[in-house]
Amino acid sequence: MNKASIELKNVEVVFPVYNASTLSLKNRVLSAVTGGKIDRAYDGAIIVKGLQDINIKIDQGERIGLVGHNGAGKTTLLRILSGIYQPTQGSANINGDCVSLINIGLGIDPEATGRENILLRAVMMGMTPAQIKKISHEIVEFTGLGQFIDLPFRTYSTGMQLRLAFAVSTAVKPQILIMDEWLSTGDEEFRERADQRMTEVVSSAEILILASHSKDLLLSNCTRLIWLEHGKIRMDGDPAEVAANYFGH
Ligand SMILES: Nc1ncnc2c1ncn2[C@@H]1O[C@H](COP(=O)(O)OP(=O)(O)OP(=O)(O)O)[C@@H](O)[C@H]1O
Repeated sequence: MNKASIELKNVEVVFPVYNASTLSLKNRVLSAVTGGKIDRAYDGAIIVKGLQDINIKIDQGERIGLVGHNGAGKTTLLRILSGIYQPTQGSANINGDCVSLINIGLGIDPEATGRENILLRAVMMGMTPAQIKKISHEIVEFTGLGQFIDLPFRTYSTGMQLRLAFAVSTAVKPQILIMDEWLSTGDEEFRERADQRMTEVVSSAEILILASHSKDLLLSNCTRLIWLEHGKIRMDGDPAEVAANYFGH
């Protein structure tokens, strides 16, 4: 298996915004703390630059924390890294299998049973039938849902739904792991097991990308911090140094 690595070169992501053509852009000074850069395209349409001039090289073993105010571009960057978005300019080279724990409930079919949802998700994650067979029993056990596993997902309580989504999403140990916030779900009994499982998945990943607003979480998990501001990299380097500048203490 090849080593995991990521290289983004001059990445830009632009969102066209429809029905906003009356917006006055006379004053282009960015006074707001939040958001990407609002601009006009060549044809006069309004666009939001979610990311601009992003150059990042990430090697095996790195644990990257992403910080930035609301709208700074963290989610957009995580989506580029997970292959959900393609850059509108520049290139994104992502080597290694990648699992994103953003929106773990996405893709779950409420009409299907818990067991069927496990299969659906496993297929979506690109697993082979042999791999699915191997891990599905373990996932069922981990959820602790008992006979509910064969009832439709829509009949589950919120906590039960989270148990299922969490168990499925963390069942594989990817080379590249992408997360926003630390997943911690369920009641006390489940949370303990969930935390242990998260620690295992995180420590076995060759590359971790974690977007968070929690200084403690970032400092205890990351070897490098990237600070995004208005869609650009403001600072990239030592966690303590970047955190001191971003959090201001
Ligand atoms: N689908 C979209 N259409 C238009 N603009 C978008 C879209 N998605 C993101 N943006 C814009 O891109 C910029 C970056 O958004 P993004 O969601 O990446 O920020 P973020 O750092 O994750 O913010 P938060 O901390 O609030 O989640 C924002 O200005 C946002 O308005």
